[in-house]
Amino acid sequence: MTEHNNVQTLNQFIIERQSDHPGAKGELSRLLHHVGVAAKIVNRAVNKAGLVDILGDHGDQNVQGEDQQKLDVFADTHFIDALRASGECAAVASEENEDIIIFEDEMCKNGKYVFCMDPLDGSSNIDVNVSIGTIFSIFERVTPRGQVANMEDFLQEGTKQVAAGYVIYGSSTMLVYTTGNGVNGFTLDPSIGEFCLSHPNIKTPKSGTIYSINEGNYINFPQGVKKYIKYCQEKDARSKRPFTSRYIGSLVADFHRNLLKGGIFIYPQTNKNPDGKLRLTYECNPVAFIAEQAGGMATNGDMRILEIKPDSIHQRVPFYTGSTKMVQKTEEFLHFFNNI
Ligand SMILES: O=P(O)(O)OC[C@H]1O[C@](O)(COP(=O)(O)O)[C@@H](O)[C@@H]1O
Ligand SMILES: [Mg+2]
Ligand SMILES: [Mg+2]
Repeated sequence: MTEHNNVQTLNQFIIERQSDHPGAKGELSRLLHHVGVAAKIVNRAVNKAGLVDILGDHGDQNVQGEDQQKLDVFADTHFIDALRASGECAAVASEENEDIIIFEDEMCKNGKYVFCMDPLDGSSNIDVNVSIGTIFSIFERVTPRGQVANMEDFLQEGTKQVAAGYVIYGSSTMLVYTTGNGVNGFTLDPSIGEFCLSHPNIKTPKSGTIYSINEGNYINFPQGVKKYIKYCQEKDARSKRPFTSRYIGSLVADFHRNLLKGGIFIYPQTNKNPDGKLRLTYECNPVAFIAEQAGGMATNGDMRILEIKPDSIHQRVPFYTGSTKMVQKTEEFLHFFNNI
């Protein structure tokens, strides 16, 4: 196995790319650096999860009515601590907290950014050693620096994101992010404890042969989605169908696979969840920013996810994302069957 000596670490890359943003003073760089620090702390716990008391229920429920896992709370706590320590973040919205967490100390009150996060994505897979992740989205605040941040700072369209990304705790641990100039992936090298550039300038294929959806909810799906699944399963050599069904049940892992190989991830509205299951501000917006920056697409079946103006930090939306031609085909089916 050859090790690459001229690897670029995340910190080197962040500083080098600072020049992409005229007038940058390093605030976003410091914030991204602290995201990397928190990801390493969570990664260390995930890697030895069975050996430390971090598996299983935490005993409380979050605002979504879901049983919080110990690792949900561990990740939430450590990301919040790292964001506060950065001094660049004025407040945080998290899946694990009903309200926004406002940092009151002077340094953070003067912070330029706010942070939305799903500290631990794929919670149903934590105890069974299947890939899980962290998802994040960063906005420049709209309230004046020096004042305490408020909800207004978080209810911005996804098009206003200054950075977004995810960490995948899988067979290797990767951090994938964008600041609006393409998508880059970094793999954690445990021997040096650094994220190193391994996937520069990720581009997703315009079309693919993988579809990812929880077919266990099939009877509750809109007609258009049911028809699209049938379309994926029909034989047609010209369009390489039947496609392959792959579903891990962790958004980060399902999206990451399809991003690299080409494919579509769908979590539609269902009779049970008329607005879908996934949350706009800390799951769909950041993933959508990555998808678009990699040449893919992300919609609610009708409009760009990034153009939806959130009305609450825990708002749910139907989610269709991945290779452009596959998302467009799904929208055709949804419109044809008037599901939109
Ligand atoms: O079990 P289901 O209904 O298919 O839902 C799986 C989806 O729910 C999620 O687990 C929700 O995220 P959290 O684990 O962060 O709550 C996604 O990662 C995943 O895509
Ligand atoms: Mg999630
Ligand atoms: Mg979560």
